[in-house]
Amino acid sequence: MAFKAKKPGNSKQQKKKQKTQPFFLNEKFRFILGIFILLISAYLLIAFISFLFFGAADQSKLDLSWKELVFNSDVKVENKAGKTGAFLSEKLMNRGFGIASFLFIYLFVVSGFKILGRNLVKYRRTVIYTLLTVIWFSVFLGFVFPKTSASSFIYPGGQYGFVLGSWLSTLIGKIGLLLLLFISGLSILVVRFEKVYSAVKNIFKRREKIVAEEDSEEDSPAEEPLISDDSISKVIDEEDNIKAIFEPDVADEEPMEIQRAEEEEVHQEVKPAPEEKEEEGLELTVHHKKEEEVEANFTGEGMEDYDPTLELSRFKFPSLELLEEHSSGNAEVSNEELLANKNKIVETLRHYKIEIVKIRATIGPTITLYEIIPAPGIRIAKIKNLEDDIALSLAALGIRIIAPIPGRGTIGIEVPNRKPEVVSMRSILSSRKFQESTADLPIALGKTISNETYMFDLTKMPHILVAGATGQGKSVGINVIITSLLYKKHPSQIKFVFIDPKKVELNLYSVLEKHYLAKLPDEEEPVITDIQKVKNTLNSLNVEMDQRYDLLKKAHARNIKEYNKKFIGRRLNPEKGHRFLPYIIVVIDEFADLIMTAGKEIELPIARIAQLARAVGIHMIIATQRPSTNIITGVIKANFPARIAFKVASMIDSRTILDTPGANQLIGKGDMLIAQGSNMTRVQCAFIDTPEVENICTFISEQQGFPSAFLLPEYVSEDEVGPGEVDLNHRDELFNDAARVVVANQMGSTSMIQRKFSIGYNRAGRIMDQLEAAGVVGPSEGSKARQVLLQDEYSLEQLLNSFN
Ligand SMILES: Nc1ncnc2c1ncn2[C@@H]1O[C@H](COP(=O)(O)OP(=O)(O)OP(=O)(O)O)[C@@H](O)[C@H]1O
Repeated sequence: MAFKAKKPGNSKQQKKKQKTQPFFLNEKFRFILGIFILLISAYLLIAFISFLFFGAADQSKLDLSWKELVFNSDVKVENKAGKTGAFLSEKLMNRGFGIASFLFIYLFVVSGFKILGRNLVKYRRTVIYTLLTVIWFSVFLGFVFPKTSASSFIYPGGQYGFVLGSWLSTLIGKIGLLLLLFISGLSILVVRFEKVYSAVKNIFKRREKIVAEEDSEEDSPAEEPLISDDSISKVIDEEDNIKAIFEPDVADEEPMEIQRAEEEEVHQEVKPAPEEKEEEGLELTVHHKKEEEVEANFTGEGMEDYDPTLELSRFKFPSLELLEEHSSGNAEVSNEELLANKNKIVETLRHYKIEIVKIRATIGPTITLYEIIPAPGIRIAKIKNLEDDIALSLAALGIRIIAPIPGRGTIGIEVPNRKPEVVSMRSILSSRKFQESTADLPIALGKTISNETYMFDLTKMPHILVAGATGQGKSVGINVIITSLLYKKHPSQIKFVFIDPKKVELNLYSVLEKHYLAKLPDEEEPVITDIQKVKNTLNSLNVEMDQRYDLLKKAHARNIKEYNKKFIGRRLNPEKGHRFLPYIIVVIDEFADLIMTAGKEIELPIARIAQLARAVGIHMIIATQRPSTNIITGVIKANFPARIAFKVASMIDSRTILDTPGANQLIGKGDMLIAQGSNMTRVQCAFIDTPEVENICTFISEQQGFPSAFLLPEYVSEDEVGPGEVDLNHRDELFNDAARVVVANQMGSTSMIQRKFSIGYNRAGRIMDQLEAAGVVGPSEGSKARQVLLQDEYSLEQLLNSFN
């Protein structure tokens, strides 16, 4: 498959754009202006410093009228920057903001460099803080030195500082002013410099700790017990209960163990890659170390590492507060329920002459697993055959028998709980496992039977097929996957391509366009719904994949991780086309609809991505309601080793997805089986409601984003080009330029147009057809270049004018 593509924007167009720019945006003008401002800063510096030394001598001259000062050449000043320097210093320092006026020079320097295209600092922030600092200092100095000494000519706080200080001190008194200066000074420092903030906080924390230690010494000289009284009593309680149930006074001789595993939750906000760990940090603070912006251009060794998050360095990750608890009230499995189930299992098995040595229960959020060890000599297949009978006698739908449980040597019977527990997304994201995960694309999906958070790294899967009958939790599952990534990954690190022919499920992510989405250039809708655009996007992803492989090859990197590491370490030159590569996650909902309408045209690019894209960081998640073999074909199956099945209608459907039965016995509402190769895990999917997803999306979209979505390479499909009629009213925007090139070179070659304008073959071919229709070139002559029908530029310009 040959993919022709180009990155948006070519040099010619850029040049054209530059030509139409207003003069003040012109690069040369900016260069001159930048240098001019830098020279002014140098001049002001000389003037100010001279003013400090010679200001006294110049005072009498500065009292003259400005006409005399300017035009009378007998009037001479000592200031090394001349009369203008002396005048400006007097106005800015004595009549302005005093010594703090030196900071204006800093602003000039920063502005000069910014105009020259070098961002030394974050500009807007710096301007605001510097102006605030100027005002603060002038008031402070005005307050400390209210009057200058008789011998001094300088007002340290300047006139403004003095006036403002005097006014404030009459308003709130001297002590009030002092306090105001203290708090405003501290605020500027704390907000401006993260380090000051941490230092101040540490002082308080240390103080708190000392007080706490002193208190605890006074209160309890003995060592603190590791377990609180509360928890001890809980343990004893449980033990009592267990004994109460399984004392053999009822009809059960077999002992049973109960495992109520509960995973420890860390009640702490997610902190993706924090620079400094805080003990109690409740708020989501993503601290990116740089105060100053780093030049993003490659300059090789010795430079600070490239930081992809820098462009949105103030981006805040959504906090867990945006998620609901979803507590389902009294969802505990009661001891009566456990005992009743156990007795029924034992009775049923006994009825079929199957004796049990031991039985053990593990309580999960929606099901309880009863593990039994049958007496020696009992055949496992016999128990498996009794699946339906046991289900009937337990009067519960969806019993699944796992005989034997791999690696355990026991037989498992999964029985749904009477009152299932809703696993909230919040509990999953606040789990230690998720928070401390160092996976590249961490996804927390739900809880396993033993109440552990089930997590995986998408880069290892590397693509997922999600299937399940309608209403069983598929959409929620996809939202859980997407949300996990949104809580851990910065917008610069991952990009989503959302394909949703049904137009409803994924549309709520469209507000993330400028943060997390990738799309084709010129495409309006960020979530793709139109079938033709789906084809173009998938093919464009193939092009992106090929381009990424080329970059990896040039960088001698085996995969995206190695490549990005080299790029971050500034070992790859952006001028040679290298760029930081975000992971791309393609989410396709209602895959069946696509295959039904577009068949192979969709299947082939998907299969190609699935086969090859792992190393270059493109991962796919495809979901379908209809797990039939004409949808989930052999090609798709072979390339999606990781599959998630929600409840399906029949055993055949389960086999289509997982290659084994089981998914038909699930109980719905997010109950799922996850197959990774031969490994199969039953997991209760976390629950996240649509309003929660909306909250997260709003939180993100309200923050500053990139100027546009991440642009995929342009792809124009063959059928859009179509050889039929050419409509000269809709000429390509490169039509005129291409015609000029063809006439100037007297050569009608498509590949020449392609090369000159760095465009794809299809587009160049389309332009050539238009040139033919316009009479610039003759018809195609096979592999030979076309004949050029216009001999000179004059006749061409006449022709072009006739179109306007
Ligand atoms: N993990 C879960 N925990 C609890 N309830 C859930 C869970 N997942 C889904 N549900 C319940 O099932 C309902 C349907 O879920 P969902 O919309 O995800 O189904 P679906 O399979 O995507 O359906 P469709 O294919 O028709 O879009 C939800 O509204 C919710 O009430």
